[in-house]
Amino acid sequence: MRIFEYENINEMSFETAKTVFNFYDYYIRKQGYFSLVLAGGNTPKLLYQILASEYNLKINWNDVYIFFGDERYVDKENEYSNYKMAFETLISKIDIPPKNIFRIRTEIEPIEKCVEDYENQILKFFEKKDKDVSFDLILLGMGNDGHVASIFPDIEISNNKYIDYVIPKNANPLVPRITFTYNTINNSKNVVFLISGKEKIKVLNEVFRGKEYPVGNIKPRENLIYFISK
Ligand SMILES: O=C1O[C@H](COP(=O)(O)O)[C@@H](O)[C@H](O)[C@H]1O
Repeated sequence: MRIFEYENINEMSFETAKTVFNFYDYYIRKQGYFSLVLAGGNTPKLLYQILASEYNLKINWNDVYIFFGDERYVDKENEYSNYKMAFETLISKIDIPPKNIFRIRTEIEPIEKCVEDYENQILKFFEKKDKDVSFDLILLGMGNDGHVASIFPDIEISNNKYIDYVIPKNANPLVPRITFTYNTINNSKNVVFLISGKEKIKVLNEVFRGKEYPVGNIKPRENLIYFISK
């Protein structure tokens, strides 16, 4: 585990962008493509803008496959949609083929079918690559309650599946969510956390002292990196 601390979200986002680029570069040389899972919420917005500007021309987006670690079960045009945020800050600004974007199709009802659809998209992607489901890099945020992706404290999540849905008791926005399971996250090669703000740092310190929160259960196969800012 590696922890990097910064004075502000600006510095943190620039340094995280460098790390994302380094992972991209490593996997392109190694296997010719890079599977990247995006976090939702507010914290990664600046990182995505930096990737879409400073790194736009350094990255061959044809070789990048973008997934989402979780989604709020709302329309893709809804202000709370993680896809909408990623589209506005990153996807709409880069030259990436639509087939490289693996969106959680929240228009599919009921939510169980939406989960199934996303799981199938993921299975097919890795089947075509003749690989087990193991993402190269998962970006994750953390809520003030220690939730990661949409795995919340005190809410059961399946460990036999790749994707599950939850009906949170407390969340903002309080809507059903589709999420990667621990299984999927911990089978990935690398996880990079982006954590910003006093309240979250307090939670993280509690985790490091042994208190149970979802964030504490994240243990990918290769690298676990925390980028933290005040
Ligand atoms: O609801 C969510 O929250 C977390 C943290 O978001 P932030 O706004 O505090 O950065 C986020 O990682 C997750 O993707 C999102 O759905």
